[in-house]
Amino acid sequence: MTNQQDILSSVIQSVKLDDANDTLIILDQTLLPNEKVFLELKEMEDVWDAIYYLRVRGAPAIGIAAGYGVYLGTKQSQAATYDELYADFLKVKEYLASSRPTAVNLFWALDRMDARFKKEAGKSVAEVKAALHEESELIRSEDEQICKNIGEYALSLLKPGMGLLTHCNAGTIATAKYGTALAPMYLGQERGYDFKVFADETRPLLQGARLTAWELKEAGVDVTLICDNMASIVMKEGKIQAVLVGCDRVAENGDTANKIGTSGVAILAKHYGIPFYVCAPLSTVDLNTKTGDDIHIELRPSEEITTKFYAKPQAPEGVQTYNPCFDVTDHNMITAIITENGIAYAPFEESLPKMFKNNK
Ligand SMILES: CSC[C@@H](O)[C@@H](O)C(=O)COP(=O)(O)O
Repeated sequence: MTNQQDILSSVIQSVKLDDANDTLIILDQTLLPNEKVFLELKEMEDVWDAIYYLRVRGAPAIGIAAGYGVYLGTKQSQAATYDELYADFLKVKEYLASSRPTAVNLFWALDRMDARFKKEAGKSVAEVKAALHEESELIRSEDEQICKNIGEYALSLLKPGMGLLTHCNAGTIATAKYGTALAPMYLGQERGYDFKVFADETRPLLQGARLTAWELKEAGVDVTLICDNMASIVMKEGKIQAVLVGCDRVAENGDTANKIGTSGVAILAKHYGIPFYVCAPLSTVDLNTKTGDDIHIELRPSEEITTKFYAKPQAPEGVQTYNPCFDVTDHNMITAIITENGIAYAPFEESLPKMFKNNK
């Protein structure tokens, strides 16, 4: 326990509201690590674009952006009564819900804003707008403590000096702060755990290379970037003692959707006898989705595979592509699901609902 300090105290906030100007400020994650550009979003269309084009990404950050987006969109309504405002609110909600299908945090945040709207029944238009503002801010601020709790629970499963593998980016910029899968790495760094982190580059959009390697390196964490197809060799060579990943939706039986390639990593981990941990805020656990078969997997444009991030195309023009953005890791591959309220083990259909019961 050396170096007790908040290494993220000066971290960039990737999604925040500029209260004075009612503007959503997001760090454009598509430009990292080369440029740190902040975008100022005022219109709900800008928020939709930012989510769809992955300028803001990662399940919790998408939820936070959606909460702010629904507030900003509704605020512009000229409605004179509560009912008229609700009609406008529902249009904004439906519109933002169409931006990305897999991360359940998007829908969770929109439903939470809806519940708050209904709680304000009978109030004036101005009061309801103020309540939406407050709720969107709560979604962001609560996420910080949620991620820290996940980090503490995850850290309790790890030992100093371990080699850790992660896929995609479940880090501080994918959340309000700390991240989910990266939270124990930051807390471990503060406490002298000396983890050796291996980051899969995460094709096709390189969230591991551009974002995870970048943010861990900035924080001084020992991080080594590998190509996705190198995960097997680093496991075989004994460099990895645990795999930690984030998630976009966890079904009731524990099946977990996360960035494409995650299920392959889980299968490899099982083969080599390495624990595979999913770090999941309860906003990502969807008990209404029974199994992974019920999860809608987003398909994305082919240029993400063929041309994006390359100076020249790296595939023949017009070649057919298949670009599923996420895959589902079977619950049998998962050692534990780490939430802010505790660690869930199989059978997940029994342990996951109990995590919600711990909610105050
Ligand atoms: C804490 S973020 C968890 C997940 O959202 C993350 O691992 C992931 O798959 C993100 O995918 P992306 O397409 O970049 O939004």
